[in-house]
Amino acid sequence: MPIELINASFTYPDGSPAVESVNLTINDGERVAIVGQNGAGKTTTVKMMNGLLRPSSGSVAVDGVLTSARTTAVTAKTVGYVFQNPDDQIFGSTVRGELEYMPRYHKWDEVKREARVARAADLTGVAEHFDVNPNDLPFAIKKFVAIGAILVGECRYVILDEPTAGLDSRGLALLNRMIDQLEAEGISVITITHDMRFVVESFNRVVVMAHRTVIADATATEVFASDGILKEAKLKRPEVAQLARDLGLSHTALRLGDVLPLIA
Ligand SMILES: Nc1ncnc2c1ncn2[C@@H]1O[C@H](COP(=O)(O)OP(=O)(O)OP(=O)(O)O)[C@@H](O)[C@H]1O
Repeated sequence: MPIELINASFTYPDGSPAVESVNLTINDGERVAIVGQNGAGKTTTVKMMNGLLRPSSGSVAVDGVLTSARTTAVTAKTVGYVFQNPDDQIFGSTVRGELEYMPRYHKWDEVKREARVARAADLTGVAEHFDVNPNDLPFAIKKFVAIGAILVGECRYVILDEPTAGLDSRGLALLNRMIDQLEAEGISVITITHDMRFVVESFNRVVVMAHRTVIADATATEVFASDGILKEAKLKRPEVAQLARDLGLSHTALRLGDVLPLIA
């Protein structure tokens, strides 16, 4: 069952409209990147998906149930949201404590708790830091702790807000391995990102937001082939894709792997 936004709009209490008439369906097991300039409405849109915000008008449904009819805690069991800044999310005094927070809150038995914590730690590579205070860890590892704390739960959709910010190539490889693993388990991954290289390397479906709404929902190839979409959303092609165009090699190549055969 999908997440379905129908004409979903959101206005903050101070009267600022943040999202206007978004229509979007995310299906089970999909990988979706949401891109667009600062202030385009991406974070507000995903917060509506997991019930942190409820639409001011229109509707948001998860598995056919309106988020407005559920508490945030219930919607968040199905749709997990990892904050952009781990410091906004993490409050445990050890990594283990952070990962065990949700199982203890839901009073899971020890066997289930241990199994879910071990799985989340394995996916995010944080087991070796179990006894460390998250605040003493480098930012990149803290990000994985924040992801792990959400993956402990049994959500079927995971939203990652700017996951590549602050990651080195090792962190990026770990992130991609984790996303592949989640996909293999049938869990949807929805990512907000400004990192166009990450988009083309790791996502096929791309939702483009500009001026508070969705202006395109297409494959990465279609989005990055369209000067109109890129201009309206003020987005840049990944360097490799732009170079392939400039050299007259291809209008659709996005990754190094697409371009190399053309010059071999
Ligand atoms: N708490 C808030 N109160 C009032 N206005 C807000 C609040 N949060 C966001 N906004 C406004 O809503 C609009 C959309 O913001 P949102 O954070 O959803 O965009 P975004 O695309 O996620 O941007 P970014 O890439 O910077 O995270 C912006 O104009 C922003 O200033």
